[in-house]
Amino acid sequence: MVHYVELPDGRCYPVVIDSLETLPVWLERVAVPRGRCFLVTDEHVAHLHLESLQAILKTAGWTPYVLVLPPGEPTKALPYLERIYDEALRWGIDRRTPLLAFGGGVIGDLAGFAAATLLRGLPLVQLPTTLIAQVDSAIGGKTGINHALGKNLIGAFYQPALVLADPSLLQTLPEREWTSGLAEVVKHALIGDPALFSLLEMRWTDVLQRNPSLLPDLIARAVLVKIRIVVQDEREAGPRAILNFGHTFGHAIERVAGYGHFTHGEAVALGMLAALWLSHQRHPDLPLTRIRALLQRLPVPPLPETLDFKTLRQVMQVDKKTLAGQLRFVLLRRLGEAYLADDVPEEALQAAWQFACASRQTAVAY
Ligand SMILES: NC(=O)c1ccc[n+]([C@@H]2O[C@H](COP(=O)([O-])OP(=O)(O)OC[C@H]3O[C@@H](n4cnc5c(N)ncnc54)[C@H](O)[C@@H]3O)[C@@H](O)[C@H]2O)c1
Ligand SMILES: O=C(O)C(=O)C[C@@H](O)[C@H](O)[C@H](O)COP(=O)(O)O
Ligand SMILES: [Zn+2]
Repeated sequence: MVHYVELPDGRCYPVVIDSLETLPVWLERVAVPRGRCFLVTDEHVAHLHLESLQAILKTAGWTPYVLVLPPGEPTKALPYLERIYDEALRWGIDRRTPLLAFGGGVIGDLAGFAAATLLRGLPLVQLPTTLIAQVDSAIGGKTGINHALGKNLIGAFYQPALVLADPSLLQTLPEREWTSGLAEVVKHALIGDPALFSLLEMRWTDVLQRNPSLLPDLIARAVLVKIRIVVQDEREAGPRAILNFGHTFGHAIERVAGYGHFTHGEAVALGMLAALWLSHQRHPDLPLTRIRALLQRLPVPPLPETLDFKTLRQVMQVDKKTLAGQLRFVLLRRLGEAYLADDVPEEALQAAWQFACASRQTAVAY
């Protein structure tokens, strides 16, 4: 299955949902010159899947240089970006050397930013291995690293030449990473695909069990929401911001709890509960109970004591959507339709947070 990201200025790249075995064919098609390539991955992915990828590449006449980084959110940081720069430059990349990002959103965002900046731009190939990366982070060109003050504060928009998502790789994901990825799938359903929302409700058991017959379609539907939004507004001048549903709270939660305490998806799941409450205040017809019920199926670990509303509110202020000091929130008008609001009353925020915390405590175990 292939979908194309067609940007208005004519740039275009495929998002392929297929086996990693097809990689060499796709590299030829997108005219990435065969020869040497620079491959960045993390220890977990390397342990499970690097041998197969290297074999595929070598058989097709590629010579990969492999850099394996530690796993997890703390790797999305300046020291590891420097590490990529050092190794790539010492090894002797040139402007035609493709950089292959083989991993989850951490590797994709970090290596993507390295590709954007090394020699002012290397061909970037995203080989996403987590659900989050396959449906969200590998597509659309947001690359970057975290800063002590907040998530993704340093980065660039840089589109890949190719995204190849192999659903079979997701079978080795730990349970927690799987449900974390489902948070962004639910987000895509809420902001842009009510039929996907119904599918998630109806086939939740299959979804949790990663039923291989369901995965390609599930991934494709979520991918299509992302592509549809990104092509309208590559650099988030406006409509793209709706992909940030749940992220104003979510990013602050990740930062305050300490990067890595919550997964990105867990923090976004909590953030979506808060944003749901804010949305329902304005749009009482929104099916709050129904949406909350699906969000409650996403497990979130206990909240640490440091996560008090006052600190969270301070950190939210550095959100990239903030304009002239004014926080902006993505709200739902109805199931499948979201918009950016800049007039959410300050006093509503604490109540929204309380709603999120209370919803988590009454979450349904599965
Ligand atoms: N650029 C974007 O548009 C965008 C969108 C969404 C999220 N993000 C970013 O993505 C990051 C979260 O991504 P993530 O959840 O993929 O995190 P991650 O990259 O840390 O991966 C999660 C864990 O799964 C492991 N893993 C990866 N693939 C595996 C596999 N196939 N089998 C077993 N284990 C595997 C990793 O080693 C890691 O331990 C955050 O930094 C978030 O900000 C970016
Ligand atoms: O692609 C986008 O645009 C998104 O907002 C997708 C988000 O899921 C993702 O977490 C993104 O990294 C957030 O970007 P940021 O600009 O808010 O840091
Ligand atoms: Zn996200």
